[in-house]
Amino acid sequence: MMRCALVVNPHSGRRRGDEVAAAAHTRLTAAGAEVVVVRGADTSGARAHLETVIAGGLDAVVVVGGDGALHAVLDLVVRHDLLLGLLPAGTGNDTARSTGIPVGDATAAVDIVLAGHERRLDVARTGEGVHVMTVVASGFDSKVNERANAMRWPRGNMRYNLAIVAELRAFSPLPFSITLDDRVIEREAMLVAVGNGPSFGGGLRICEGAAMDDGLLDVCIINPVSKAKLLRVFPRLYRGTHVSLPEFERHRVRSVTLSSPGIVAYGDGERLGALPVSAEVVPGAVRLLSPVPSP
Ligand SMILES: Nc1ncnc2c1ncn2[C@@H]1O[C@H](COP(=O)(O)OP(=O)(O)OP(=O)(O)O)[C@@H](O)[C@H]1O
Repeated sequence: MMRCALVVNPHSGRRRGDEVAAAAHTRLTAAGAEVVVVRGADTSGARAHLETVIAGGLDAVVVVGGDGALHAVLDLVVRHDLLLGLLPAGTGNDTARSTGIPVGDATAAVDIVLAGHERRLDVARTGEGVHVMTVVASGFDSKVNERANAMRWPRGNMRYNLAIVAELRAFSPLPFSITLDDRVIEREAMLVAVGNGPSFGGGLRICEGAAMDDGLLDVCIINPVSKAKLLRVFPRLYRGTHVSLPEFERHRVRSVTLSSPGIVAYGDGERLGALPVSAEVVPGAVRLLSPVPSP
């Protein structure tokens, strides 16, 4: 019998987490799984609770939430080599989007967990030991995040929209120093994103073409572009067709270090801290319960 921890983030996706978790609990139990619900007031509470459950013996961690909820427990899942299930309940859900796990159909997502197909995926590990499943991003994107996080009003997506408009007005290209494996390049850039997976921010395919099982990270650089052009081509991010623009530059590496004075990085939408940030790929570190097994 499978013993699994159902890690519920009650804050995910406007509180959809509890709803999805209740339905999943019923379905997993009916299928014969032993389910332990893990909840915490915040990420550290959830992690502490999960650690005690892991100590008691566990086969799988099933995360109910978005990329932030997965990010919070990813290092524990990897360290203990546990199976990972994902029941999307966030607003972005980029890991789910990139791996074919249905967003908005909780029953279908639970069935993928129950089917038990294991797919090995890479993970990006920062120099600080933080594990990132989707994208590490810095530059325009992290400036927008910093600005939005400092705003008290309004709430939700509108705060981001206002932060984007305000940041766009003030923004100019940033001086980056980027170490690609053992080669250093210098660039003035709008944004540098390091993709284990292709998308962040809810389907923005910034690192289009990044495969999560190729043993490599995609370092995607948006070189300087006028504000007018940035606004014009922004929608192409949702289709990933920006990669054909002359300002788009990509390098595939095993390790990378990003530096730019006064700039911070975000990973899986969570604040990682001030640059420099380094990341290396850990091939096949994640055992995702996936619609398709590893070949
Ligand atoms: N298990 C947890 N318990 C409590 N709080 C958590 C837990 N996991 C994450 N959090 C906090 O909740 C926030 C939101 O989580 P999450 O990212 O899952 O939802 P979302 O923002 O709606 O989705 P997405 O990241 O996919 O856009 C995170 O930034 C984190 O601070």
